[in-house]
Amino acid sequence: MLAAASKIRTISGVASTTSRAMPFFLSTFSAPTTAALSVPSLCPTRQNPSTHPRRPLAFFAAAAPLGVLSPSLRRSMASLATSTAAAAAAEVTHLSQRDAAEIDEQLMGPLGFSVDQLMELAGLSVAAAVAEVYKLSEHTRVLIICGPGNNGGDGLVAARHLYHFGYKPFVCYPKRTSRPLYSGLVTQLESLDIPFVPVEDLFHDLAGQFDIVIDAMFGFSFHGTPRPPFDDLIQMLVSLSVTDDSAKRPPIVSVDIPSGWHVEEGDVNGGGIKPDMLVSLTAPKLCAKKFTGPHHFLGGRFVPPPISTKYGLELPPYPGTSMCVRIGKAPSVDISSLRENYISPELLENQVMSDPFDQFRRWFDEAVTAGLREPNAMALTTVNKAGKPSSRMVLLKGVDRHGFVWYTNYGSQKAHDLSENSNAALLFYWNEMNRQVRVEGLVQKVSEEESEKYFHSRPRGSQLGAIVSKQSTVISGRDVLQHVYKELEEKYSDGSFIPKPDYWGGYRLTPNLFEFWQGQQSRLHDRLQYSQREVGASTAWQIERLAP
Ligand SMILES: NC(=O)C1=CN([C@@H]2O[C@H](COP(=O)(O)OP(=O)(O)OC[C@H]3O[C@@H](n4cnc5c(N)ncnc54)[C@H](O)[C@@H]3O)[C@@H](O)[C@H]2O)[C@@H](O)CC1
Ligand SMILES: [K+]
Repeated sequence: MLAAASKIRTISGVASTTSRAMPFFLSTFSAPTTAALSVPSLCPTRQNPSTHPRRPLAFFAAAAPLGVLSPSLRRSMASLATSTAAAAAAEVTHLSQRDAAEIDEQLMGPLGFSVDQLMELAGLSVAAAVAEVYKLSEHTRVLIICGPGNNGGDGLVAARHLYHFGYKPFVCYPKRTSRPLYSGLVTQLESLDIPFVPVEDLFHDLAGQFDIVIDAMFGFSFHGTPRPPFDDLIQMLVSLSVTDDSAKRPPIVSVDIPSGWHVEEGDVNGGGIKPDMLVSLTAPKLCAKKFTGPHHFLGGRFVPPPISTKYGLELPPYPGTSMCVRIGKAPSVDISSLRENYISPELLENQVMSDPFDQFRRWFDEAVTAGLREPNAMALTTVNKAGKPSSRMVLLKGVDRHGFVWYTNYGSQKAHDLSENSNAALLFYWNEMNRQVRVEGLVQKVSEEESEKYFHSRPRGSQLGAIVSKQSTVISGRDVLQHVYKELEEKYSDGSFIPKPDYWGGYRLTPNLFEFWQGQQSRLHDRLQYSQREVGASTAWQIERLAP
């Protein structure tokens, strides 16, 4: 048993502040606001796991002022990170009970951690993992059953974070200790008006009262058989998992160890809790090998190299700024069942700007402020003279009342299509905000002068890249590009002027149609279309609502 009481307590902040630079210039409009947001991300990014994450997705903090929830960001980004992690985590180290306790002692001894620091990070990981799997829109009421030791402390911390994420936590904490760490955690929960539920109240309609049950009763210091009242509480969770239809009962999430399981052998007699989700902390314990539920996560992103080296820890890397990472395969998904129930502010005719460029700019600014990754990414669809369409993503590099500008290789397929048919369509999809903008119009090349100016504003590496790539032509391998790139790098190593190749430049789409789409509940989406109409000698924009 670990002497938690003797350890020093200092709560460490875990928020990180990040600012994003404006991704492109807008020629007429002023530069959009730079988002400077701080929240430890729940949402894994597409970045390679690194201790220096490049692009945090600080969506929660940013979305609130816009009144837009992010039901899909966590899921979509999570699934990407999930597959990366699943591949990376083929072999994960599992700790014995003794090693787990020893690591705990080293962290809080020579490695300088305090118990409340580790508990804060552990509890945050649990809350982050729960939020990643169980969406707030479907799971609101969370019961956290806390035991007498640090596992229970993790539960108290998780309750607080879940409250701040928007969940409604209830805590059952039957064996309180008077130690300041724990009484402080209780006071924090009381200040949030989080109800403490007596054990007796739980034996009546547990499934009807809660949407998630978190088992934070015992962790790696558990021995023997559970004593009251935890014996009954564990039995209650056992009955919950075996007797009820899984679709109708709250999922059970175990913190570090399914309570009552042998820390190394697992559910020895087969009559223990069968959690739907396990959040292993620091590293999975041996019993986690016996976990068969659909969601296994790792949390506790604080393991320093001396521990990893000493114990030869093989652990999946944490994606981006995430506090948790999935271990093993994600459960398979029925694609036809994937659907979001969008919750958005209404998009009404009398609220939108009369000019679609202004409306675009308003939404674009909001996408930037919300910290979306590459809000200037747009799908460009071109059509050749035979009527064959093709689409690809490009980056918007400027927009004003003359149109939407992007740059490319004039030998590419899109350029070929555009030379035959100047009609094209752009599509912006800001998934996290349930928004889409369609823009259609005619395309022409920007002036050489404009292309020159933009070309020389790019980093030198991108300038060389534009010269190297004869876009859309078949090449024998990647080395072809690397070889030419290297040659050019040497040629221009003195920092001299890199001339823009003739075959590289910009296009401008001048819109004749815009459509602003805002996803709404029950598929009753808002669609406002702006089309051009003749008014005397000039044209004006007419706004019409389209059926979703
Ligand atoms: N690196 C780490 O080691 C970290 C550990 N953390 C958490 O700390 C846990 C370990 O905490 P502790 O060592 O405090 O131990 P536990 O929380 O596993 O349990 C210890 C408590 O349970 C009681 N207990 C043990 N067996 C019992 C039984 N049969 N019936 C009734 N009561 C019993 C003990 O008297 C003690 O009060 C981990 O599993 C994890 O959840 C995290 O807070 C932070 C990081
Ligand atoms: K537990």
